[in-house]
Amino acid sequence: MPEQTDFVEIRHAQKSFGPVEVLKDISLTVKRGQIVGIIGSSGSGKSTLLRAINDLDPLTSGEIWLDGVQVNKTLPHRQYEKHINEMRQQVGMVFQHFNLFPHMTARENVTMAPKMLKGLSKQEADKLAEEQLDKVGMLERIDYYPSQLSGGQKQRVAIARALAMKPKLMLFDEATSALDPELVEEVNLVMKRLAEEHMTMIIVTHEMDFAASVCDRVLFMDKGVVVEEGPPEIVLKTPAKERTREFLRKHIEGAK
Ligand SMILES: Nc1ncnc2c1ncn2[C@@H]1O[C@H](COP(=O)(O)OP(=O)(O)OP(=O)(O)O)[C@@H](O)[C@H]1O
Repeated sequence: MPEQTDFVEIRHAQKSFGPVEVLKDISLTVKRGQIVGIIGSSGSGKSTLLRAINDLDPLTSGEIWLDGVQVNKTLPHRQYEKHINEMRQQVGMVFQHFNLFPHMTARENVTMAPKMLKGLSKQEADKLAEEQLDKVGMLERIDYYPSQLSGGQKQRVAIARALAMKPKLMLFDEATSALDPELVEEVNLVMKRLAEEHMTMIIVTHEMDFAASVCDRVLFMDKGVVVEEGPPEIVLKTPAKERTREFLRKHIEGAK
């Protein structure tokens, strides 16, 4: 097992969109190699929290740290751009709707960032694309365009694209929600394999069984608050409504 150090730290994250507070004082640490699942009702703030980690949705207040460096630093514009590009290169993100470039083949989707941002030669980038697409079982379709791929295949290419930057952390935002049920498993298998390789991952998902099978810890979110956090076998066994009720009861008692 890799050394267990605090690797991602979210300190008192608070986020408002106008008058609406969508994240309310969330703190969380993820150790290197840990897999944390985030589960919660629609609109509870899961995506916003995930996007805050690489400052795509900047927090209103609070701090995000990755491997000992503060991500959401206040810096003069140019310095911030340089800093955030460096930070984002260390974080792979996979979205619900794949976000592949439609006019590029799988190979080109995977090689674009390593060529542009890391200066890899065509030969080096091609080798990398072959490795990463092989890892997700997509080598045979390396020269296919996204329109020629199924949803599950597109998502596997999207994962290969994120992995090609050799990230320290992978964020998955409902990576299987847009897929037909029969295509979910092939993407889950890729994520399970990454888990076996001890990739640090934060996974927003609606799939309780999947979370239970891969996550070391699960957070249950409701209305911008982490209602419960712990091992999946504990967090996932209580029905959502009961958890929310229990949380509110504790808060009301605490306020008395
Ligand atoms: N850019 C934005 N501007 C205004 N409000 C926003 C914005 N992004 C998100 N919100 C609001 O913030 C709240 C939390 O949204 P978020 O997408 O984080 O929830 P979620 O838990 O990921 O939901 P879902 O499971 O439906 O994806 C919602 O009420 C949403 O409408």
